[in-house]
Amino acid sequence: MTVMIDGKALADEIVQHVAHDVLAFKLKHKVTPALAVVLVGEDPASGVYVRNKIKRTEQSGLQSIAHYLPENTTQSELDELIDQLNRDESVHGILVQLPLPAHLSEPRVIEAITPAKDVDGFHPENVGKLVTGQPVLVPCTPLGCMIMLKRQMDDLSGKHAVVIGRSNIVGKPIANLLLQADCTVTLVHSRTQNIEEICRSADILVAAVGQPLMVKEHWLKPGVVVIDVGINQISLDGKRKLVGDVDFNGVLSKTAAITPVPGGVGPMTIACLMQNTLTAAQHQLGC
Ligand SMILES: Nc1nc(=O)c2c([nH]1)NC[C@@H]1CN(c3ccc(C(=O)N[C@@H](CCC(=O)O)C(=O)O)cc3)C=[N+]21
Repeated sequence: MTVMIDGKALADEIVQHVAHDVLAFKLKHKVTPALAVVLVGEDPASGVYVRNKIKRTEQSGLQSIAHYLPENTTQSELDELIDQLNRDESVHGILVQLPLPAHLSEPRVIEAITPAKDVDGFHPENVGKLVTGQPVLVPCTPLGCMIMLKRQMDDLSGKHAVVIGRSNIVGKPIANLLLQADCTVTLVHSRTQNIEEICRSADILVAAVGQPLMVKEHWLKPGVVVIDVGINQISLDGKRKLVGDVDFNGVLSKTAAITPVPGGVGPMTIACLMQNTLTAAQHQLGC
């Protein structure tokens, strides 16, 4: 029998903890930690994400400030807003929703956010801290994955962790966190040869590619723990359905534990964003 790792329940728990700490923070500083979210244009996939985020912000007792900008926003207009949020002492965290429209530069935006308010942990300074083992603001999805793994496994030390996908926002930071937890880490991607064979030697498999149902039963070693980061919309029998990068129903005979989609990594990402906002506020007020 495989264990279903309940990301929703764990996220509820984390948000409760954050809410408790936010209350203490407010009493001490007479300040409410605030998260500014910047959305440029209309990304259909961001709807659910933004709604969940607002709900969780309220549950945490944090203040949420949304900036909705039109699709045709220029780079200098966006730079101007970020600069203003950087200087605004009442704003503790800044998140610019990715992906941005093609005419805007993501690296430039990521570097424009002051590292102390970078709740995504995407700024090169925060990436450097993560890689050298002095993490402060850790990317939310990777952080959520590690919390789920540590809940599930007594000891990660020496385990072979295979990460599929090499993005800056998921694959690379997760690989670094697994390394810090003393795993032996292999990062595989679209150009990797013998990808299935490498995956079959994994004790921990993290799938973060954005390929619906890519990981099949014969890719897995019996007893593997699977973290499915993929959130893919597919249409099944004329209906829209959300699936991960792993063929969930097909692999259950092999897994010791697995995260479902939805209800796995997604809710944990948002819970970690709340934690990061509080962490950022604590650092800014020197505690
Ligand atoms: N700067 C930036 N930081 C991000 O962290 C970021 C981003 N941009 N752009 C978009 C992606 C996507 N993302 C999700 C987080 C939670 C759910 C989530 O809560 N999903 C639920 C609900 C799914 C549903 O019901 O549709 C679940 O998986 O159970 C989904 C997607 C964060 N992202």
